[in-house]
Amino acid sequence: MNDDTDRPRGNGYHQGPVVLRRRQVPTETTDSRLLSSKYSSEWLHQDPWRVMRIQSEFVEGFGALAELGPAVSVFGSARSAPGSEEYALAEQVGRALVEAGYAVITGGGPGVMEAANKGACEADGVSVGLGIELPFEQGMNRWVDIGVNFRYFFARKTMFVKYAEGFIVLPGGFGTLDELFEALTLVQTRKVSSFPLVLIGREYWSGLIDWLRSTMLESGKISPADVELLQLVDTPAEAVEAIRRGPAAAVEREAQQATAEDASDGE
Ligand SMILES: C/C(=C\CNc1ncnc2c1ncn2[C@@H]1O[C@H](COP(=O)(O)O)[C@@H](O)[C@H]1O)CO
Repeated sequence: MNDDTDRPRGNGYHQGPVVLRRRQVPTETTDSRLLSSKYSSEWLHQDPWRVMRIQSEFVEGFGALAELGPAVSVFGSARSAPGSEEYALAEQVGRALVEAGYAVITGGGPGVMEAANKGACEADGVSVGLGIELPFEQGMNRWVDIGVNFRYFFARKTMFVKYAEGFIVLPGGFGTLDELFEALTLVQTRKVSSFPLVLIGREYWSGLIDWLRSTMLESGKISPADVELLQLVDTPAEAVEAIRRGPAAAVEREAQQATAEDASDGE
């Protein structure tokens, strides 16, 4: 330390849990800034304030969904048009889930989301939309009965997993893959268990599964059991059955994994 400006003053200046020393010590206190009228609303866009908004998204989301009961999240393309095969498939999925006693959660947008909500709503079930603020947002689709709008993808993604017993995934693009792989990582790392991930549409998804086997697995980036975490089906009835079997299938898988690990330890 060469001069006075570098010398710590006592234990420093405390701003909540933050300690400030030397040139970092502010000339005003937080409450004097709060009470002053000379500041603009710029502080609204600063990170500490953002944390409050993030926190409120979790609080609102938990509050809206805590009593939902058994539910399944359905994903798929925002671009599937009404009248298309995928739209009809998603509608059947929404309906089949309600008939099996599940509420249906979607991203609340158009395409597959809208169709799954429509199927659930028309079957007299609980139809949930977790919307996201986007530059090209089209608003919550009209078949959503419980809607929560999020600013942050990560808060919204927590709700898709926390309040569902599994995911059913129809053909989709980047958004759909993002949601699928987030859940896949949570299951792989055992942050969640007994959580079926069901892909509908063998023709659409089998290229991805082949690549996981031939490239990811072959080069040792994942283990054989990881590929088995994704179930491939063609019909809504098969998808709902896979969800229903979820817990039992997970127990079987874990037992198989433990046996495989024991065998490799013994080699
Ligand atoms: C792109 C279009 C509308 C965008 N509106 C969306 N509203 C809500 N959720 C959305 C929207 N777009 C994407 N998502 C989320 O990603 C998944 C679908 O993305 P993909 O890239 O189309 O597969 C979906 O499950 C949502 O959670 C209208 O053209």
